[in-house]
Amino acid sequence: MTEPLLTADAHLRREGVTEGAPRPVVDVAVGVLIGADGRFLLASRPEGKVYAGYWEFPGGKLEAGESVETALARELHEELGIRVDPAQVLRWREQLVDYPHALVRLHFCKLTQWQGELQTREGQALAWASLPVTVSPVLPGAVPVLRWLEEEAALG
Ligand SMILES: Nc1nc2c([nH]c(=O)n2[C@H]2C[C@H](O)[C@@H](COP(=O)(O)OP(=O)(O)OP(=O)(O)O)O2)c(=O)[nH]1
Repeated sequence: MTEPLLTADAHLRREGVTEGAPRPVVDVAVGVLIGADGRFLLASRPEGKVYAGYWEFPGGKLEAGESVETALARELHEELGIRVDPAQVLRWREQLVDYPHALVRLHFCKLTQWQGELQTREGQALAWASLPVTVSPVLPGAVPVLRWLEEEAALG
């Protein structure tokens, strides 16, 4: 099944990109960490990254040869200092997002178990959030997750 395509910031001109040229897809593993009280973890993107200061779910790009699960465990350790067993990573949804800087395929995973205390190893801010979220701005590619969480909450 082809995942839906979300076009972010379509009004921005893509510098140096020829319209119609095929773009490589960058795979990204993203963790929706859900605490015992049902809140979920959001992190602000650190300085120096595209969309710095925007709120997102923690995660990052897959490295060569990695699965989504192992990439997510590595990223969560690098960013937050927690240990995650790849076997506890539950694949949830996929979303393609067409940004001016890259075409990314987001592999959203749910996680309810991890070891260790959260640390902010990359200078990012963290927030345990519930719906509706009060932090802003939210990264365009993270917005659909809020809708999916809302839909799930409505189903009970
Ligand atoms: N982590 C994360 N990335 C997201 C989300 N939504 C979304 O569109 N993205 C996009 C933004 C980036 O284009 C890409 C993630 O790339 P990144 O630059 O944060 O990844 P990374 O940590 O591996 O970065 P680096 O090592 O290259 O600095 O995915 C989200 O909720 N969480």
